[in-house]
Amino acid sequence: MNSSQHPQHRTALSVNVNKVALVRNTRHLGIPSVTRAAELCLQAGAQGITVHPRPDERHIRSQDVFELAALMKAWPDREYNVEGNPSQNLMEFIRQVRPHQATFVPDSEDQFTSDHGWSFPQDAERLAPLVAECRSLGVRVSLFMDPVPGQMAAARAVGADRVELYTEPFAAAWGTPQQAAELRRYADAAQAALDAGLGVNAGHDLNRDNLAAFVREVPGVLEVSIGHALIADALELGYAATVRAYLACITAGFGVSENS
Ligand SMILES: CC(=O)[C@@H](O)[C@H](O)COP(=O)(O)O
Ligand SMILES: NCC(=O)COP(=O)(O)O
Repeated sequence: MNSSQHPQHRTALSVNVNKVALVRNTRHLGIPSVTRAAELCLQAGAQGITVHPRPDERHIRSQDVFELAALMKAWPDREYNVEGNPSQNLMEFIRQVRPHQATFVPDSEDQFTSDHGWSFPQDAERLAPLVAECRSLGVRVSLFMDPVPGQMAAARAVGADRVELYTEPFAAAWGTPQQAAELRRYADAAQAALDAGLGVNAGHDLNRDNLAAFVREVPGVLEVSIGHALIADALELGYAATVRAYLACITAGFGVSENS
């Protein structure tokens, strides 16, 4: 099964604006503006905005999380996704902001960037009550996961609505002899998630080169969250042209399959 066999389903693009905040934080001038960046991306057609407010506030700060929440109220058909470790600062944001989606990520306090997903059964007992609290607040929960089919039923068992497949290994294999095998690995993991009753998101190092193939070959991808490459592209192309280029990649992925 691949995306081209499900023309009614299309992957949403959630723009991660962490890196806009990273540049902003190098001065005390408030530029570039994180909310303005988000607004321009939404105007260009992005279906959502993602932030990952790390405890050290190296990029997204508390105030950004709240200002973006206020902005998103003016875009009721778009989604706000807040990522983080629920054992650190994430739950307080979720309680106060109630975004559409909370993505639980098992990062340490000082982690350079996300580099692995949750592990079951080890993490189950800790996560289950936090997942339940989010859901009681009306917040969908997605768990950041490595592409391991055997882990998906356990993710469902702790009450998650979705998983976000950690795509850095796929991105690293792009253009190498491992590319096809990596795509199959993610397709198998996504299928296992779907079979377990989970929705499938994906993110980390997705870009304009690898995105179309990913959404074409990996079944049922509901959302991709993309930050680093997209914001880098926006420095050259501008937010609007960049968002349109990524949406075109998704559209291309939902075009005629190379196999059909
Ligand atoms: C969960 C995930 O993959 C993203 O949060 C990504 O790690 C972005 O975080 P940084 O922008 O801090 O690298
Ligand atoms: N959840 C992944 C994300 O939000 C963005 O990751 P990246 O594109 O900055 O690697």
